[in-house]
Amino acid sequence: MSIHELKTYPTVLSVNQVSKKIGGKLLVNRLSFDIHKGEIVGLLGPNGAGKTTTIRMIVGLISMSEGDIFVMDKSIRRNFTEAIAHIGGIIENPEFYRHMSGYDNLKQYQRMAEGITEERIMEVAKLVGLEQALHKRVKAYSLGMRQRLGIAQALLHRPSILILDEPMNGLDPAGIREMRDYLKQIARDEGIAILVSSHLLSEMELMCSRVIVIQQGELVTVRSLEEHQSETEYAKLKLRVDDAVRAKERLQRMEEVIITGIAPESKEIAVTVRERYIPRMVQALGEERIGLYRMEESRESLEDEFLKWTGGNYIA
Ligand SMILES: Nc1ncnc2c1ncn2[C@@H]1O[C@H](COP(=O)(O)OP(=O)(O)OP(=O)(O)O)[C@@H](O)[C@H]1O
Repeated sequence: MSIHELKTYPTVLSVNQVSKKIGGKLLVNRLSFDIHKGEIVGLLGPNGAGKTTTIRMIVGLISMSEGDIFVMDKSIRRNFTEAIAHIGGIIENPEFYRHMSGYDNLKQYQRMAEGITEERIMEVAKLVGLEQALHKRVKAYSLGMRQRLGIAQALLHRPSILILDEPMNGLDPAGIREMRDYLKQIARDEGIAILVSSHLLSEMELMCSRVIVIQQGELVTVRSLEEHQSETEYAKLKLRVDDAVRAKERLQRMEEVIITGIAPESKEIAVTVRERYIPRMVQALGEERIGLYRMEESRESLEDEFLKWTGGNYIA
């Protein structure tokens, strides 16, 4: 989904200048962001950044000190019940009757809520890949299966947004991969938004269309990962040539090449160039009989950027 497309999607969640103060300590400070239908968004930040506090406010587990949160245009402050009805959330590890089957647990939930059909139970079980194991007792489930049963339960009432706090915690690599695939499928098939908190940037990169980075309760940046990917089409290169001055003269005549530095003594020149123009650039140097001895890439990854945003407070 491109950024342009995103703008046409309705806003499902709007966090508006939200702050949380506990005992004189500001845990979240004037945080604002929007989430649209169908996108998976990562709430990313180092330990203690305020992710859980933010999520607990969104699902209505704790109050806000300032600001407001809107879910499908309903204010959590003014229309709490209506707003919360649009949310499916798993904050702490979901509790289940372990001696009962996954199916019986979902039936138990069905009895407490209104309008959940038998078809819906089977539909959500399928969505999270538990159809085969649905009649097994929960105590025989792996952690990943229990997490997915939690997601199935959270989806039963057809929420507009699914909110998950560190859903990959404790899962092994295969479980993480499964969870990622199911979440992508849920966003697509149910057409809902998903907000996932994590301190694992690498995980978010594989799953999210955007990441919201917070640090010490404040918004650091909101990044579209597609935007990042298109940026990485540009390569930052350091070339070692036999004549850096002549190389510069030739390359600055090429529109596709931006010269970012030159060190004539060490015969080096730094350029930024669209990846697909690299062969043309090398050819141009050859035509001028400028010898190219080495070409090194210095590409900034999202991880490098994250370290820059959070002042190195990234440990995953
Ligand atoms: N009830 C509370 N009273 C006082 N301080 C709190 C309370 N809850 C959380 N904090 C503090 O607020 C800060 C943010 O905590 P929070 O749990 O939201 O961060 P987080 O980003 O979810 O971190 P983690 O990844 O470690 O869970 C931390 O410094 C934490 O110690």
